[in-house]
Amino acid sequence: MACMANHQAHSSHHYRVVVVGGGLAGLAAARMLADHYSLTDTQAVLILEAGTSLGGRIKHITGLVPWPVEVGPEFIHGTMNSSFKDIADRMKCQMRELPYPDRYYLGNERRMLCSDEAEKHEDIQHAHKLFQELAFEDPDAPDISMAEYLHRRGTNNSVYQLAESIYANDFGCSLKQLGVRECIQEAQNWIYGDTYLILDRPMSSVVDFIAKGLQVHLDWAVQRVQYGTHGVKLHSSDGLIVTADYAILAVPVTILQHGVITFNPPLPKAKLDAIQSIGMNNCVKVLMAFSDRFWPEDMFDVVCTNCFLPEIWITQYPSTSNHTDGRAPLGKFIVVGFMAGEVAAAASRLPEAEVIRRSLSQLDEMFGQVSQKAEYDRSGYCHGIKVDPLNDIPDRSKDLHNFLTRDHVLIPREYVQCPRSRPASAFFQGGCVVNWEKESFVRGGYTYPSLNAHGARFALAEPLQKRVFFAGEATHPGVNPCMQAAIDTGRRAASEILSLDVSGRL
Ligand SMILES: Cc1cc2nc3c(=O)[nH]c(=O)nc-3n(C[C@H](O)[C@H](O)[C@H](O)COP(=O)(O)OP(=O)(O)OC[C@H]3O[C@@H](n4cnc5c(N)ncnc54)[C@H](O)[C@@H]3O)c2cc1C
Repeated sequence: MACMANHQAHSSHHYRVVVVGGGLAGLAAARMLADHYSLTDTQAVLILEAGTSLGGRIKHITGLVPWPVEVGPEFIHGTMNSSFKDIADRMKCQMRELPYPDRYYLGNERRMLCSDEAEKHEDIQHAHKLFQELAFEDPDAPDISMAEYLHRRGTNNSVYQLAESIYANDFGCSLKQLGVRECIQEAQNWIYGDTYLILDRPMSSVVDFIAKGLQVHLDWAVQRVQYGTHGVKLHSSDGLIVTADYAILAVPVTILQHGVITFNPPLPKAKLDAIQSIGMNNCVKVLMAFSDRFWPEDMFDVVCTNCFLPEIWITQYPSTSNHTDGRAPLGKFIVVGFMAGEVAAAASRLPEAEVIRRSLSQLDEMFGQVSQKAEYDRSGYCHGIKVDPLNDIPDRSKDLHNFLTRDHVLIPREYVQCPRSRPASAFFQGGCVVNWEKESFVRGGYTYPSLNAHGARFALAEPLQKRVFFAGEATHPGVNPCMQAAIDTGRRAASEILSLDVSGRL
C-alpha cells in the first residue's frame, strides 16, 4: 500500500516534484521520479490527491455479485504496446481476451445478430469500413464533425445509427461532437490491437502495485498553483501549502475547465483555449445483478441500436468471495449497461430507479419471448435525445438506505416495477447507476476526439515556465483516453522534468 503520511505534519515541506492527482497518470509519473531519485528521499516526490483513495477513475464496488464490479475502466484495450498490460504482466496477472462486440441488437427490428450474421450485414460492415478508412485520411484536412463526414459520404440512417452506437458511444460522445481530425489522429496512432482483455483481479490491484512505497497526501485538494522560474507553490482548499521545484498536474481536464484550480500568473491564452476545446462528457454505467442467466452463455458484448442502453456487456470472474462484511452478494450474474455523451446526459436526468427500469425493459425485450409491445414510449430514449417524458417521476432512490458504498445507491428489486413474467425483470435482484459527472474530482467519463480541437492536446501538455508540467489522458497526443495512455502521459511528464533536472539526486 502507498504510504499515507499525515499531511498536516508535512504541510510546510519542500519537495523536488509534487504530483497533483493520484490517478494512473499521476502515479506513473511519481513512480518514475521516485525510482529515479530514491525512494528513501522523503522529500523527493509527493502526490497530492483530492480524494480519499488513489486510482482516480479506477474504482470498484462490492456487494452486487461475488466479485468486485468495476465502476470505471473494466477492459485493457488491446494486447500490444500497452504500458498498462506490461505492468499487469509484471504482476503475473491472468488476462482473458474477448472480442468486441460479439453481437448486435437492432432495436428497430428487434433482432439480435451474432458475429457471423453481423459479418454479412451490409450496414454494420459499412459502418466499420467508414471508421477503419479514417486511418488513411488526410489529418490536415479541414475539421468537420463525424455526423457531417458521414453525411458527405452518403450514409443511410441505419449506418448512421450503427456508427452512433458502435463508435460514438465508445468514444464517449455523439457523432455530432466527434471531430474528424482527432478521429484520424486516433486511428493513425492506435497501436494496441482490437481485442479487449479482462483482468483476473480488480484494476485497483494495479494501482496498489504502482503506488507501493510512494509518498501520498490524500484528501488534499489543490486549489491554487503559484509558479515562476524559481519553483511552484501549491495551496490546498483548506489553507495548507506545499512548495516544490517542479509540479505535474495530472488532474482530469474537466477540473481545469471548471476553474477548480486557479493559477498565478494566469494560464496563457493558448493553454486556456486548449483546455476548453478538449471535450469530456458524462458516462453512466448501469450495474444490474441477477439470480440467473437469461442470455446465451457465450455472449459478452452487445452493441444495441435504437435502444435505451447503446451497449451492454456481461463479465464473469472467478468467485472471489471477497465480502468482508459477511453479507451474501445480491446476485450471481451481472449485466453492465454503458451510456456516454448526450445519451448519458439524458439518462442522468431520470431518477435512478427509472434508469434501471428502462434498462430491464430493454433486456426483457432483447432476451424475452417478445410477444408484447414494450410498455414505455420508445421515442423517449436513445440517440434522438428527446427530453425524457418521465422527468417528473419522484426519485425514491434518494430515500433508500445505501449499503453498497458511500457513493452509490442500491436500487432493490422492489423499487423497479417491471413484469415478472419477463426474463430480466424476473431474475433482477438489485442494481445501481454510476453517474461519473457526480464524481466531484473527475466530473465526467473520458475525453473524446473533439471537433475543432486539433493540436489542443499538445498545447495542454506544454509546460509552464519549465516548472509546471501536465499529464493525464487528455494530454495524450494519440487522442487515446485509455489507461495505458494515462500511464504514458505520466511517464512523459516525468521524463520532461528529468531532462531538465540535471542535478539529479537530492
Ligand atoms: C466509466 C468509465 C469507463 C472506462 N473504461 C475504460 C476501459 O475499459 N479501458 C480503459 O483503458 N480506460 C477506460 N476508461 C478511461 C480510464 O479510466 C482513464 O483514461 C484513466 O483512468 C485516466 O487516468 P488519469 O490519471 O488521466 O485521470 P484520473 O484517473 O481521473 O486521475 C486524476 C486524479 O486527480 C485527482 N484530482 C482532481 N482534482 C484534484 C485537485 N484539485 N487536487 C488534487 N487531486 C485532484 C482526482 O481525484 C483523480 O484521482 C474509462 C473511464 C470511465 C469513467
